[in-house]
Amino acid sequence: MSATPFESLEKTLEKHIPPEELKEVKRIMFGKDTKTIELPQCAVEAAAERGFDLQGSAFSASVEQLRQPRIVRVGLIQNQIVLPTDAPVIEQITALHKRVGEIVEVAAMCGVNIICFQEAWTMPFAFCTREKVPWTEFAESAEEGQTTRFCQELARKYNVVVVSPILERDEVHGETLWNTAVVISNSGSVLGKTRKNHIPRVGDFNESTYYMEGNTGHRVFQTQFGKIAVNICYGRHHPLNWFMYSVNGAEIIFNPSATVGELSEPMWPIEARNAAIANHCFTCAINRVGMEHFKNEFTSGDGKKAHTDFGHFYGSSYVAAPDGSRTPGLSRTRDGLLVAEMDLNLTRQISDKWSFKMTGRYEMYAEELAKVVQHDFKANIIKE
Ligand SMILES: NC(=O)NCCC(=O)O
Repeated sequence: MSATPFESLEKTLEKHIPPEELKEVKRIMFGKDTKTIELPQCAVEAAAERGFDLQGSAFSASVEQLRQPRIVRVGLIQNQIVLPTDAPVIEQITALHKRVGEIVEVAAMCGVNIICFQEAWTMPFAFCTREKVPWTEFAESAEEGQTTRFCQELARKYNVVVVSPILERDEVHGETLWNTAVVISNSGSVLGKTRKNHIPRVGDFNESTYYMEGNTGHRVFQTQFGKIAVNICYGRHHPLNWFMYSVNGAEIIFNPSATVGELSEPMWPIEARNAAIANHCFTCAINRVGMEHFKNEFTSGDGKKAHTDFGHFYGSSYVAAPDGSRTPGLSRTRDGLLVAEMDLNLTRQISDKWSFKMTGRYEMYAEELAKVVQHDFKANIIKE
């Protein structure tokens, strides 16, 4: 890393490209411009005082004759861990509750309806270590754990739907651990939970040591503000995963993540955005920020020297729309709240324009895939 941290791609483009060319560069790279939304002064001041970035963008949609606009504001929170990774477990959890709680308060000032936190937000991303202790102690009940109770209070207090991705301990099924997002309705009740379907086995992401592949399928949650789904982190590399949430009717798919620069940063701006385009829905990609250091060295069988950190979590959270436009990303280095306003009517408008679902030929793929998964499948290659 250079002495001046590389804050974001957008800031660098703005600094170096002349304004008339910048417009074209942005149009081609980011799609139709999003509007900056004016956020209340009290929110701007609170964010500055509390040391996090606050950004607001709005997507545009056409006015329809027969339907009223369905305007929703979503909030994406990215943050560093607060305490060192060897602080007592309960202190780490409480400190993160406090930090995220103060950001949620600002989101409420900005009129956010649905808020989503980063993957495993109550803990350091310790899955690189392969050590069980104390990390499994961060796992909690999705229905009754202290984090869910904390989120229920936030939901009731601010009339906001909360998407809370945690490490789940499932006592009913032999203490199985899962990587789970709990969805809490704005009424404060737990609407349900959805589990990470695909587990990384790449670099230091040794997550299969800790929890199992999710068994909740591709459920979608009908909230007062729209139909939402959660595709957790590594699931964003799987186009069929996004697709199935969308087939079940998701209008907004959240992608709470934890990923590092060296591994995935060039893929990050493409994957969630492409999913929004391909599935006629909004997608919200959230990544944590900062470096997390662990007491003991670890290796991951990839030839790298033993090390005590994961590398740099690069933040850059953003929202993408079905028309291919996207918001500017949050910073690569700082805590932040991204507020994005969208009219959910845009999903049908773009579907009517591009018709990817209508032209999808799913029966053809269903038939072919049914053959592909057979153990005696033979690839359809014609040879001379
Ligand atoms: N948390 C997680 O699944 N990370 C995997 C790495 C990546 O998908 O970029």
